[in-house]
Amino acid sequence: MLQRLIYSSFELKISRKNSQLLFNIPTKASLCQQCGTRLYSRYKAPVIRNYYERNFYNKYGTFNPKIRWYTTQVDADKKNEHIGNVEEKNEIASTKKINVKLKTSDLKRLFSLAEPEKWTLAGAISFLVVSSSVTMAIPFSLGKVLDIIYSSTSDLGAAREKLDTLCLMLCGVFLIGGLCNFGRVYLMSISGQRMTQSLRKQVYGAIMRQEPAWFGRTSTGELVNRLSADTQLVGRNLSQNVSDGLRSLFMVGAGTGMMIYMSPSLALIGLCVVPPVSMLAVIYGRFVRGITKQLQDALAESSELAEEKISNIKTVKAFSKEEAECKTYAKRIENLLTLAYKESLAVGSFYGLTGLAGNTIIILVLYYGGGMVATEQLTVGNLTSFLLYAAYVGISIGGLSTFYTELNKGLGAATRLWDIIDRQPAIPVSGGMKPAQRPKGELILDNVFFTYAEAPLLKGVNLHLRPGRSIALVGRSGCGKSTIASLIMRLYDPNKGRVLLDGVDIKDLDPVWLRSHIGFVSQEPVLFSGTIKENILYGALDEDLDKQLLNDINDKEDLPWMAAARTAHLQELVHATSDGFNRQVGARGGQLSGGQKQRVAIARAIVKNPKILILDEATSALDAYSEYLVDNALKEISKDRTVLTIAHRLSTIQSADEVAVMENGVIIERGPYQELITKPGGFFKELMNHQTFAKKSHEPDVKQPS
Ligand SMILES: Nc1ncnc2c1ncn2[C@@H]1O[C@H](COP(=O)(O)OP(=O)(O)OP(=O)(O)O)[C@@H](O)[C@H]1O
Repeated sequence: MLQRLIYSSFELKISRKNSQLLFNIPTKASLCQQCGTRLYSRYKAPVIRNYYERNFYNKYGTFNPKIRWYTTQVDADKKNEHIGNVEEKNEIASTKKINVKLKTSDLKRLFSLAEPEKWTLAGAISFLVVSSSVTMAIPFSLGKVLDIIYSSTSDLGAAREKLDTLCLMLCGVFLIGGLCNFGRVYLMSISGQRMTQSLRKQVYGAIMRQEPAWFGRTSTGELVNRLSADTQLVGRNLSQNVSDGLRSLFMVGAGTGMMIYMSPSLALIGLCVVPPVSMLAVIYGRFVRGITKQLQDALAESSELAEEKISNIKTVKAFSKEEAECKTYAKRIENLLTLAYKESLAVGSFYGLTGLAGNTIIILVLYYGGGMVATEQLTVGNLTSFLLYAAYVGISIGGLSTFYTELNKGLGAATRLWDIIDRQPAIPVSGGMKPAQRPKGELILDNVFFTYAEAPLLKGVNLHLRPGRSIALVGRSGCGKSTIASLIMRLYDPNKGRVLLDGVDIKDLDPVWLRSHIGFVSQEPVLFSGTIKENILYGALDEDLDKQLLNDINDKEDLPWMAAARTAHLQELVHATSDGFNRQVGARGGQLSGGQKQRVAIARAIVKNPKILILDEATSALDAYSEYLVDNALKEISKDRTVLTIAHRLSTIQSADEVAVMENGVIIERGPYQELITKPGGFFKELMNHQTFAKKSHEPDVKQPS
């Protein structure tokens, strides 16, 4: 039903402005403020509710352009406005649909994860058979002991002897059972850990392969949750749960067999409880599977919130939002609690009912069995053994239902992981042409169109970057300058048009090869925790990395990474502490200043000696000395390379060979600075008059045409 709802629903595109209005729409049915269509947030459908809550949350956080509202009644005329990107919608439908039926193909795939561990698991299962057999021998032996005691009142000595032999044998058997139990648990546990580990590697690899646009649609918190909690759940399921399940299965089988062997008629009474309990277990298992998926979703959303706020704690504190954040978090986990209540109710009811069924059986067996002992159809020892077997079978049926429930949980988690593992990235990680020569560095953007979410951003950009020349890209904030940089690096593909490197469409080139010839310094460079040296070497090509690390031992001075550090004017930073290049930069480079981070990022960008440089200039003002150092570094690295600078500083704009001006998704003017600034009625001239460009104290004011 839920699936039908998703597919029959339509996606409403909401502009940034409209979304603000819609955030405040509270519950079940509301009118779209754009066209008056009735919208259903469908509180009963968890998929829809997730989106509703995510939207609501976004009111406080960053804007997510992929907001979806679902509606079941759409005015035919306005239908087109409501149908979004079909591919995206299908992706959401497949990842979020809740399928509560156990599919054989899913089960097969789940168990195929255990394939590499088959020998360890086989060992564990052998131990399991021995230890379970020993356990199942207990009721029988107890019955025998009782019968010896009851039947040998005349010959106490012989009875004593029999008892001694039996107990001695049992001691040996129990010792073996104990050892086997240890072996079973140990082997299952280590293979579970190994399966979790290998699953984590697979999922992490799949996450790394995805294109940046996918990360815009998937929250980091959710991914971290998949990587940590879901993988563990699946690993545990395939080891511990399977082991416990097999043990229960074995005990149900052996116990039932023994019950029938001791008294078939009494066994019939005892086993009448199995069919209803099994049915109950199936229904309960399905319910738990559905609720587990919802719980995992809710957990992922709360992790997303926590992750974002904890990692930006300075901003939270700067606005004194600690209390507010606690409240938002508490609200977010409320949903978690509601689901947990539902689960607890189901668990309580299930175990209450199965317990009651078990107790009823014991009473029935006692009642009928007692009668049979009185009429000497059954010995006291046999009745005792029978009762114990019945109890074991009861407990093991409980164990089987726990196994089924856990299996459902594991399968729920596994399907989420498969969604990630199976996803083919829209932009491949590698593959394609790898020209033998270094590129000349000629870049052409040929009639490029690009859209992030709904409104088109680039509407036919034409730009020519000549080899060895620099171009400064200017335009209003948010006009799409950084997006052009992303398209050149093939982080996104244009919706229409081509990006050519030396005349070849970059879609035909191997992305690894392409990026190995592009150096990029972003507006707010991100460093990773580790040393300065490690951060610089992060930019080195894999094949050079080994050489550089190897050389490091022999010849310290001649290394490309040290040359890159010198060019980026890092000496002052390196000599400031005794750690030198081994100075730690802290998480995200938090222990360095803005200018220092930028210079490390510059060194990282040039260590591979790229032919093309893309410099997304920082808008934040650096102090005069840092700016001087960064400027010098940039001038030095720009020599003999094709340089695209997303320019915010007057000095950069003036020193570039050419200036390209963007407006309304196209390049509207281009030419040398002097030509553009003196062009009567020119957009660039207008822009320079109205926009405040950061300029150094010693720089002249923008020249006004006479
Ligand atoms: N990943 C994304 N998903 C959706 N929209 C995005 C994404 N990145 C950027 N945008 C939007 O695209 C537009 C262009 O962004 P871009 O960063 O290219 O602008 P810019 O010209 O470089 O801006 P600035 O000069 O302020 O850095 C902005 O409106 C921005 O909100």
